[in-house]
Amino acid sequence: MIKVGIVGGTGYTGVELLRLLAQHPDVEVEAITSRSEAGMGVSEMYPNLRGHYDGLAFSEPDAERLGHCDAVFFATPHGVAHALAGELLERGTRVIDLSADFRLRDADEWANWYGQPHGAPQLLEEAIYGLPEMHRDKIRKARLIAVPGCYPTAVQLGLLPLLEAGLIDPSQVIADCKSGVTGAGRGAKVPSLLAEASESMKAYGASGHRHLPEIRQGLGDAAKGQVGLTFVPHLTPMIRGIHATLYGQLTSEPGDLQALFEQRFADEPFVDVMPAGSHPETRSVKGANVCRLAVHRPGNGNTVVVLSVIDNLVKGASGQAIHNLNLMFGLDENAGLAAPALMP
Ligand SMILES: NC(=O)C1=CN([C@@H]2O[C@H](COP(=O)(O)OP(=O)(O)OC[C@H]3O[C@@H](n4cnc5c(N)ncnc54)[C@H](OP(=O)(O)O)[C@@H]3O)[C@@H](O)[C@H]2O)C=CC1
Ligand SMILES: CC(=O)N[C@@H](CCC(=O)OP(=O)(O)O)C(=O)O
Repeated sequence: MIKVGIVGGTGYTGVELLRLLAQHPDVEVEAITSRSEAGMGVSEMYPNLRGHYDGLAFSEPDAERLGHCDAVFFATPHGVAHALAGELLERGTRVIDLSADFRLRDADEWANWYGQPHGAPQLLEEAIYGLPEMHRDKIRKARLIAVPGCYPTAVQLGLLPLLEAGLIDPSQVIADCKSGVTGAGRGAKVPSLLAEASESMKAYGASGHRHLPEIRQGLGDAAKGQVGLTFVPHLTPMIRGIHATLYGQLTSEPGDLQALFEQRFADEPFVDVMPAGSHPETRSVKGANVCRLAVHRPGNGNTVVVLSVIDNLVKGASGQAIHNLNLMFGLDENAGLAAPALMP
């Protein structure tokens, strides 16, 4: 059994790791941290886990204890993994970070967007961006994984086939994205209150969101050049889910776009290209580690529209983190991740 630790076990991505790992045949959760709930039993806080983790309790983050694990997930706010990852790697523990701490290759750019100095620039060179559909081989050999953000996962998967094939103008890409409120984490915040978030919808970060440089970096790798991206996120009254509507301008006659998408993801266990003409729904991925895509070319014109949906807590965070773990330890890629979505 592979022994794992989770730092930040009381948050939404932490509990989602626990839910998914409960069905993982090769993994055992050895340690789980929370500073505010140290001492409390996991299933006392999360009754859905009763019977799965009896005897496991939250404890203070402790590098010594975490260092006995084969891998540690960080499901913590930005900056926490900076402080602990180096020590864990020295102890031989692999690190899978769900926060943005190691996602941007440039420490100065990270500092500009996250409003604090980068706490571990010396680790950036070895950090691998954990989008398996782009970096599977590097992930297999990695010691330190930066799990992509939720919006960046939905946007990159939808645009990769077009940019890799050079079919759209890289200077004019638009990503219009909607997220459920769990994207903002479990901490109490006024915009997440029922009376604020329900029966209403709003854009935010329109003039610059911290996922912009991350998405631009990934799309730039796919396009092998700079990408001009307009990214506007919205908060929508749902609990889980991201819906990305992506627009690109065709530069030449593209051939069969449906076939392009189907071929690009033919061997990908967690990307589902839907039949031509489809409109994927966020509820069709709820609780599942899958991205569903549909490609459209309205009126056979110059604009291609891609629809991309994920569950922000699964393919957008904890499921993708476990997919990375499976690759790093040579396990079946599907282990712990095979369950279909919850409908309705
Ligand atoms: N929610 C989502 O949809 C997604 C989230 N992410 C990223 O994953 C990370 C976790 O997100 P989420 O689960 O939503 O966050 P939450 O706010 O819900 O939970 C954060 C967790 O981190 C712990 N924590 C907070 N500060 C520290 C600290 N200084 N040291 C150790 N532990 C700390 C908290 O417990 P305690 O304070 O008790 O120690 C809590 O368990 C974030 O970086 C987020 O941006 C990524 C993709 C999607
Ligand atoms: C709805 C909402 O607030 N979403 C968050 C993004 C989700 C998230 O946690 O971001 P990471 O994937 O980078 O960790 C936001 O816009 O900041």
